[in-house]
Amino acid sequence: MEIRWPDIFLSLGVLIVCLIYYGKWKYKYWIRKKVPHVEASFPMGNYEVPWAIKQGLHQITTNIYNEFKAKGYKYGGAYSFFRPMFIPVDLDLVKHIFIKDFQYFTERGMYYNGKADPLSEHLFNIEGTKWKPLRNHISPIFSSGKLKSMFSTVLDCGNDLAKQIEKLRVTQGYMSIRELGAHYTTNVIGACFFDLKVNCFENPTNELRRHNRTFFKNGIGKAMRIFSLRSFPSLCKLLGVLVIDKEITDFYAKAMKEIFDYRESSDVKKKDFLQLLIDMKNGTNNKQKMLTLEQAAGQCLLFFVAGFETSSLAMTYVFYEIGQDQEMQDKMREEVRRAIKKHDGKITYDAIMEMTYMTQVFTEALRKYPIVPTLERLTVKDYKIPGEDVVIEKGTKVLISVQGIHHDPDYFPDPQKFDPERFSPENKQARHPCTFLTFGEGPRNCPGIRFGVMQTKVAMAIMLKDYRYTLHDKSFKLNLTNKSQLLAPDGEVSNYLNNCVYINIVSDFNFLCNYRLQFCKNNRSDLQFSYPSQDETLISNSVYYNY
Ligand code: HEM
Repeated sequence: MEIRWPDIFLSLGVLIVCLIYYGKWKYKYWIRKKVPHVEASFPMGNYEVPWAIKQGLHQITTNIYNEFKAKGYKYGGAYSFFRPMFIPVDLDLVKHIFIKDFQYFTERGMYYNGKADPLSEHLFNIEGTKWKPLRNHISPIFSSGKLKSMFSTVLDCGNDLAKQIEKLRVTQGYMSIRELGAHYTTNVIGACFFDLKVNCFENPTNELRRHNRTFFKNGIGKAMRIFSLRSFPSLCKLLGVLVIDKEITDFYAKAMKEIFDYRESSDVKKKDFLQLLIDMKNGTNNKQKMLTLEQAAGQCLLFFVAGFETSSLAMTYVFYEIGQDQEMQDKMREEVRRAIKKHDGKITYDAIMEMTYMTQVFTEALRKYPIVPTLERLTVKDYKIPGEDVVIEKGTKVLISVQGIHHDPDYFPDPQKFDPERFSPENKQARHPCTFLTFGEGPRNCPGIRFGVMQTKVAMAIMLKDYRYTLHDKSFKLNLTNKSQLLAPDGEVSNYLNNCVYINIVSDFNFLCNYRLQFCKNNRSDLQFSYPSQDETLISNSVYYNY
């Protein structure tokens, strides 16, 4: 057949003109709805092409929030490609969306593909009707009783952390706090939820750790995929586009099958997460049969990735800040030592709960560095904004700028300042409840909050009671990446050693040790320790370690 180039060019030209007109019509959506908005440009709307990201979804959403706020708008609209995005600014409206009118916003509108990519069908991604029963079954795993029963396991992992710190102190004198934190939290999640001894300290490149790292790895390919999944979810579903790398899916599916088989074939019966998943898979122990093997493996993957990276980033930000403020660090250390002393020299669950100043520091770190900087909801039925004539249509994506709210001087004056007093009981009480959104809000918030806080506080108590940390390079400035789904230190996530806060370790038996915190060269921030005599370390360990 003869190729008629003029016809092809003509058809293409018509297609492009139609697309431009379609885009222009689409970009009038918020005008038609009489909603204030930011001007969009063809074809990306207000966001960026995935291969040339300068600011990323989070920073752009924060900029839009700031623009609306400055103009006194309570909300406004934007576009990602041709898709309208609704951005609330007013905190009462945010509260309606998260809590009071949750029934209109039960989903995040995340892409998943149960057929091609069964592990993507997990609690975080699934839609409201599937989500509710699963969440109801999973939530009790985080009850106070369960947390207390997991505490000794967390402490065992803390014991391994203490040994690793001492080893690093003696051998190199510094460490990457993010790497150390990720090893520790992977060990904790493995032990508490999957009855696994992961041993990341002894074997830092084990398969689980390697795949978990890859999960958060950035790159153009991944950016393009996320862009496609967000912009054309139906087409992606049709084409069987994968959310999770096949290698990771295969690893988790195989590993989890082995773990399930082992537990099912043994006589061991524990009341833990693993057993809960087995019961939901088999319909045993009065549980409805509601998960396939792959879906159960998907929940395992979610627990690992939701639990380890968030908490290790939290540790990174805390130590970056207290590495620069020795007074604050001393105050935390004193509190830790006081609580341990009160509890017969032991780190107990109650001792950890009593470390309230530490909680303030931790919370302020998560205020200044919100690990999930944008929260998402999907409008599942038409929603009339209270007191206004505007209706947010079913299918509209809602983006809540956590970063914008956390850095809004109306709620947090001098937002760049790190000030744990912002979270004193009185100051907390005086603020709107939706000003702190690091763990999300409402029925679809993070169920792992208390566990995440507990594992991080145990690590911090263990790290602070005997050691002091200072920045290696005082001029180091922590750069954050806009390209990751999480707010993370800039650099290649797969190579933690090149982009993380490094900390130097100083044994600190009697508060009088010299310390120096140095950041490593090449954009590394390290906490560094100074070296006490061997005797001091031994005495220190024998006084405070109770394992
Ligand atoms: C510092 C630690 C953590 C932070 C900052 C964090 C943050 C978040 C955020 C922002 C969300 C979304 C909430 C929303 O949309 O309203 C979320 C959801 C979730 N998180 Fe966490 N998280 C942390 C630790 C954990 C841990 C330790 C686990 C489990 C072991 C966990 C499991 C989950 C799950 C399962 C969801 C999905 C909930 C649902 O859709 O029903 N998280 N987390």
